[in-house]
Amino acid sequence: MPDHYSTGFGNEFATEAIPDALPVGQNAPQKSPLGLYTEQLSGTPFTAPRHLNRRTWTYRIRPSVMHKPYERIPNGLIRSTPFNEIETPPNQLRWDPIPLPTKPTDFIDGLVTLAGNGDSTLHTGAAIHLYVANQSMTDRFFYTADGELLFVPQLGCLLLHTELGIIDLAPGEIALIPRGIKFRIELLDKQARGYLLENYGQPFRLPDLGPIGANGLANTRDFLTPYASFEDRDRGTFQVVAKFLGNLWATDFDHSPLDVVAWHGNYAPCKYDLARFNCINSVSFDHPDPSIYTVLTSPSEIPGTANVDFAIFPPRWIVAEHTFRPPWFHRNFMNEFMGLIQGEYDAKAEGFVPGGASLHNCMSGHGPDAETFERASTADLKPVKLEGTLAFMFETRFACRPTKFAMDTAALQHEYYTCWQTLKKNFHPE
Ligand SMILES: O=C(O)Cc1cc(O)ccc1O
Ligand SMILES: [Fe+2]
Repeated sequence: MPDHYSTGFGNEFATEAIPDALPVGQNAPQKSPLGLYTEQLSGTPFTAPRHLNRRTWTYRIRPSVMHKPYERIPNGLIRSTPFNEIETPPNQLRWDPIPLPTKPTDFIDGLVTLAGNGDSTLHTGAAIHLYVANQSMTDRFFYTADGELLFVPQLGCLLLHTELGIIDLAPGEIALIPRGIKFRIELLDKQARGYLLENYGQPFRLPDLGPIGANGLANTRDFLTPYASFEDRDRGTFQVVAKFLGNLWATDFDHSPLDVVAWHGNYAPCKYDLARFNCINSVSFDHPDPSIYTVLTSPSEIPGTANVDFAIFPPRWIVAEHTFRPPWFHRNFMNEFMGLIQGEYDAKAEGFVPGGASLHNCMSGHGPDAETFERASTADLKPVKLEGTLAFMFETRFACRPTKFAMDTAALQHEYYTCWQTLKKNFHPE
């Protein structure tokens, strides 16, 4: 087991970076141990039912309230609800990876929003951002009050220094940072690129397993939450950038806000290695619905209609008999944003590349490209191991509305539709 993580998803964790920093038997002693300040961080209303209630008690060097007023700073290419800069077309959309920066760029500078839906102020929907960076954040910190962050790195290893501990994150892994938690990102490689979902809705949780039973898909014990780790830094200025109601605001602290020496609770960041996903597939015939690949779900108030699901298409055996094995042609109620972390995706022979993205909104026809259709219709159906591949999908109840940047960027593939135009008419009534 990694040496600075506790295991489990949404557990009641307790961790102290210095022995005896956590009060025993109560949350708010008259004087907290070691001269620390007590601060509660609530991720749900106080009155949320017990199984949904999320909060963490922090014991920190200074309380979060100690800062000068925030002032507006430019939003750069970050966009938020309402996503109405341009009209959303019903077309299938696909993008090449956005270029890596040439000028010094940290995680905040390199954030760009590709699409989004819902209303952050009503806690529905999500924003889909991409990040590119070549600089670490050292005296600069970020938080968003608008949603929970799901990191899907595609290039470069990161250290997420958060208020509640440090997460090391590599492509092939994901991390969740709950709404409001401050962090800075250190690059462990020269360049970094990835996908970032800002979930405005209910926090991600593990999906119910139904007839699958008590085990399978993403197993609870494989989620890792960091031990407490703090920075006692108060020389210089520490800029905190807040995302609030879609806008960026900044202020200077005279100390690092990552000063939590001990904490206990169930509102905390975590990571998960997607290679641990116990993938389930057809061992008889037909291609199952992609819901079997759900890693995490943010439910809505309508049963079975996710605010957003996070699904992956990992390496797996494909053995279905007398079956067209790649994804079928389809039109859906739900809206599908896809990204590629590694390798090739089995529905697309070319054009969908690591770091790229595609968007197929409500009722827009899509599926295997002509080359894939041809190949899979005539393939010898022996067992095949799909290897070296990792695609993912954000599947969401509301149409994803691209930003103006997404429609203007040179990364948009205007010719995407042509991948289906050479499908032949094979109909032979006799
Ligand atoms: O469109 C896609 O490629 C995603 C997808 C994958 C799959 O296996 C079945 C349905 C589906 O929408
Ligand atoms: Fe699809």
